[in-house]
Amino acid sequence: MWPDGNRQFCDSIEVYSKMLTKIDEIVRTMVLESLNLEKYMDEHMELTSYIVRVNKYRTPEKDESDIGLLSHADKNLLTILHQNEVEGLELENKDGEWFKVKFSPNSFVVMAGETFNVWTNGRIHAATHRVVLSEHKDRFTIGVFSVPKWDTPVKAPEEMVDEEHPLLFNPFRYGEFAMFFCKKENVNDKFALKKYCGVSF
Ligand SMILES: O=C(O)CCC(=O)C(=O)O
Ligand SMILES: [Fe+2]
Repeated sequence: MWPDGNRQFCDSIEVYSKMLTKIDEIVRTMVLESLNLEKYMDEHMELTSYIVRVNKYRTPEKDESDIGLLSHADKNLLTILHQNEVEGLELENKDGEWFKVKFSPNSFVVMAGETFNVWTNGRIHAATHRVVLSEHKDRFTIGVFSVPKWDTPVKAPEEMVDEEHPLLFNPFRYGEFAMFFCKKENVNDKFALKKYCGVSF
């Protein structure tokens, strides 16, 4: 940091490249290794592209709602988030209660999206989350999102399906799903991929 007043900044290029490296490492160690699916790492990398997004949540005006982002689950594979010191992210637990996520400094938060739920045949949960601005300060986050390539079919590996775990989702293409999800009647759906390609029993 330069000694020039109270300015604080982070070198975003460095953060981006760390996050991009991390996201694949996280897939390998936290998901594939824990499910004995290491042999799918190359296939996973083939399937994946990335989006980097910087979000600014400005301080709400008096009388303005403190909701920065409505409750949703991400649709993609995996999301990692890094924030400035201003908290705001909340997660919903199984009982429908919301709790604040505490980011420790220099840490990332990792969340699975609906596509990871489909790919693991329901084993990895896609967390519902939202942003509530309670600190009366501007909040900044950087998100790196791993997203399936538009035309590559997403299909649970055969190891994820057996008598005890019947196939929950039909294979789908993310590009076609994105067109479905953009429609007014689907955009607020809590679990849009279930509606789109869920197997009905
Ligand atoms: O900025 C955050 O803390 C959350 C962002 C988010 O959930 C999203 O971009 O999908
Ligand atoms: Fe999100």
